[in-house]
Amino acid sequence: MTEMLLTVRGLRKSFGSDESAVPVLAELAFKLPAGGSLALMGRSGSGKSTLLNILCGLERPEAGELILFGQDYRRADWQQLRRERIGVVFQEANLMPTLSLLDNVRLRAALAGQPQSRGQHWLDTLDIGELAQRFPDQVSGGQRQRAALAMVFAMAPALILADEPTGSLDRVTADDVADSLFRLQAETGCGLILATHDPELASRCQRTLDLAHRAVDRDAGPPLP
Ligand SMILES: Nc1ncnc2c1ncn2[C@@H]1O[C@H](COP(=O)(O)OP(=O)(O)OP(=O)(O)O)[C@@H](O)[C@H]1O
Repeated sequence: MTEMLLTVRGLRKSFGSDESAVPVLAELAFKLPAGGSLALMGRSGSGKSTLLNILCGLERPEAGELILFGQDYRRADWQQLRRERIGVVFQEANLMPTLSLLDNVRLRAALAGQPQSRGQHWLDTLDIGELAQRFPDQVSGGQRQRAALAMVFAMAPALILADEPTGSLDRVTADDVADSLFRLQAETGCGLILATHDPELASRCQRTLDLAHRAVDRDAGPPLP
């Protein structure tokens, strides 16, 4: 039987309270097998980032089932999961500005209990090995995003959550960074959930979950009687 990294059923999330509550995610259901990849699509405000936040424990759903690595989310040690098993990649690389690229990767590996000695290997793998001693503000946006990927893969995660990981890059650089992400995901066998507006990027995932039709059109007001 295929091992499931993640099983979601009947997931609901609203913001606000009582009558002013605005539903963002409603009755969401999907599964992610080990090593699988899933693209989250949908127009702005459809809940892609909210879902990613729930999947790394930064938001709590108000109802539904979420089984991650075989464990109910209510019993999960989310800090430990984010440190050791769930790698998060944002649109803008989240690097420590006072550390070199190499030290950023080493620190991330150390926090995850992985060997720091592989830091240079991960920078080489992401084709930025020669920039190891530079600081984040001394490299380009694409190079910073490569460093962010090096950090994430250095922690040997079981699951990567990526929120518009190429959204701030030009097309050519975005394609290069995406190539690296998908190549390393396949090589390491981790799962990937990726939120994007880019159909080309989404098509590189095994499956797509379109949140658009689930989003509540808040301009439309309450349903007519
Ligand atoms: N903490 C919060 N409090 C109140 N409303 C929120 C909060 N976080 C998100 N929302 C609302 O929930 C909806 C979904 O937001 P979310 O950021 O998940 O959408 P998205 O699909 O990622 O959008 P985008 O593509 O623009 O990044 C939006 O209407 C947003 O305003």
